[in-house]
Amino acid sequence: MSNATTEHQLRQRIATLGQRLYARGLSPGTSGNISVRFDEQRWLCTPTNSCMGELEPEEISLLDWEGNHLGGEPPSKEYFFHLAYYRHRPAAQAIVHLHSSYSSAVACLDDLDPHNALPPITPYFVMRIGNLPLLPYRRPGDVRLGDDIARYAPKHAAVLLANHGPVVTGKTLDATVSAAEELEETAKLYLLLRDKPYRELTRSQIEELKEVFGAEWES
Ligand SMILES: O=C(CO)COP(=O)(O)O
Ligand SMILES: [Zn+2]
Repeated sequence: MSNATTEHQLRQRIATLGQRLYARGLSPGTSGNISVRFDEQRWLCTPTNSCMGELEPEEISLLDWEGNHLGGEPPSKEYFFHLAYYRHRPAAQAIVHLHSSYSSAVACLDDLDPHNALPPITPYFVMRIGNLPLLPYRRPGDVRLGDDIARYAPKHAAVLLANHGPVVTGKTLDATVSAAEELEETAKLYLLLRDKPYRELTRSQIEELKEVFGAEWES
């Protein structure tokens, strides 16, 4: 995140984007969490048990890169998997975890390809998310989720937690929220199409997205 962005501006932006996700019904109740890199020493993460629609900027937790809590309210119980993603994916500037309905419904299907929980049906899914691995079920707050994420982080901008929900990273906080929304729409389309003879993007259509937009997809 640019040094031109102050800590206060970042806190406000997290709260604004939290409101947007909550208003769209993508983080019901107190589910989900958002984090963003601040500087070489610190990062921000939404507090545990907070409602994304009612975040107070100054209550958002400040942590160091060892996971120590420096300020604000106590962080999300999933702070350690955010930390694992940042450690193993230097390009990730922000992380959004949601319990959004359609992505979470897909995460409960029992016939998924664990390497690609969703097929390449739309260009924006391929461009913003890429191959989406399904990680094994763990209870929320289980520290083994950090090890699971560490394994996939270098090659995957997003992962789907089985019977739980998506974790999405991106190059900016705004881009990460947009990508999470895009993932939710693709999951919705997939569930609408699943019992119909739908078309996936072809290999050459995916190659074109890789060339023109730098999409990362392994067929
Ligand atoms: O989504 C959640 C757990 O997976 C919400 O947990 P927190 O309220 O601790 O962030
Ligand atoms: Zn969760």
